[in-house]
Amino acid sequence: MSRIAKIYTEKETSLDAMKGKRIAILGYGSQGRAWALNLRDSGLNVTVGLEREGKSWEQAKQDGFNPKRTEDAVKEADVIIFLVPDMAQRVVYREKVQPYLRERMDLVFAHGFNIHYRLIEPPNNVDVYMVAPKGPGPIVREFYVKGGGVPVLVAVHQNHSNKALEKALAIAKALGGTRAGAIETTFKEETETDLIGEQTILVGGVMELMKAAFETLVEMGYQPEVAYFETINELKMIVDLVYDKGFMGMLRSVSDTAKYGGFTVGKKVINEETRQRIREAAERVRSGKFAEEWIEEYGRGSPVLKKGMEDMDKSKEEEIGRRLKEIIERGRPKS
Ligand SMILES: NC(=O)c1ccc[n+]([C@@H]2O[C@H](COP(=O)([O-])OP(=O)(O)OC[C@H]3O[C@@H](n4cnc5c(N)ncnc54)[C@H](O)[C@@H]3O)[C@@H](O)[C@H]2O)c1
Ligand SMILES: CC(C)(O)[C@@H](O)C(=O)O
Ligand SMILES: [Mg+2]
Ligand SMILES: [Mg+2]
Repeated sequence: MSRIAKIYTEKETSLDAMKGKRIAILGYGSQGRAWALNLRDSGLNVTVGLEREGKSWEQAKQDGFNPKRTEDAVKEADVIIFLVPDMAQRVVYREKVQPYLRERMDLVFAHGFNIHYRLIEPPNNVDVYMVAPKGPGPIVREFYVKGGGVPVLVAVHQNHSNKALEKALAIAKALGGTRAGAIETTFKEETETDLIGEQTILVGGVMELMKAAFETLVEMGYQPEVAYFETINELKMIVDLVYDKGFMGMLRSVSDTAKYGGFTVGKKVINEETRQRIREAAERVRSGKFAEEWIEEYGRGSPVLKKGMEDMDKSKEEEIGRRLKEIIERGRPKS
């Protein structure tokens, strides 16, 4: 039997371990902006560190921060939070963090990639820990502003101070994470499950399933607008029902016809072969092969990633989605 995970909530956690600490957030993108705003709103002392002036710099200024060059933010900080892209973290660490590392500094990650795959190997006189939100950056901010929070995973890799977990939980609390819950894990478990999840379901699996259903319906001569509402737009409503009320809640909200069709046909579409593909994807992550491939792709200027973005931007799904945007927006609840 698997052991029961330790989950920390609001009342078991405190901001004390972060009080008086100077926190440098490196990067002001999806997570960086959410973390900087949430931590500041929670009363912590935050500086934003960026490589150069540009879009992120302007956004940070607009949000009331006074961004600094990465090395200047690092020099003045006690706690360094890595919120630049995973592939950029190694160079930022080597060139802008390592030269200024002092004993008792903290290195904090939102995903374990660089530590788990040993792209960054910090000296053992600093703390290394992680607070990994289980949701996209803009949602981390939106939930916090509305009084909620996205659940987070916390993990400690190096505990020089003996207080690393307390500090991770203080950051988790400031981020809003403990309003839901902070689950204790390891860098290995977070890194592997996060990669497996985003590849096989959250990003890869869901996107391909929607595309496959949409494109098949269109190929069969159905109107693309009807296909879009059926296979892409309504998915949010079904997933929201699962989110709010579990699978049973969702099933109770759909017709018996949908339940019967779903139980019998779903297993034919997502079958043993699909499960085997999930296992293979998980093995590629566990063996480090995916990391190797991604590092190599990044080294070549990310051609596959760039082409994926270009193709999707030009796709029929996006064309129809843009055309229906007005209707979808009009129908959205207003509060
Ligand atoms: N995106 C998410 O919702 C999400 C969720 C959980 C964890 N994470 C983790 O959070 C971390 C940050 O991811 P993100 O998606 O927020 O990043 P992002 O791509 O949104 O980061 C963009 C920021 O990094 C800066 N940046 C871009 N390239 C850079 C470079 N080469 N050198 C220095 N700075 C650079 C940009 O100026 C910008 O401020 C990653 O470890 C990621 O795995 C992300
Ligand atoms: C938001 C996700 C997919 O959960 C995150 O893991 C990421 O890498 O962006
Ligand atoms: Mg991820
Ligand atoms: Mg994730």
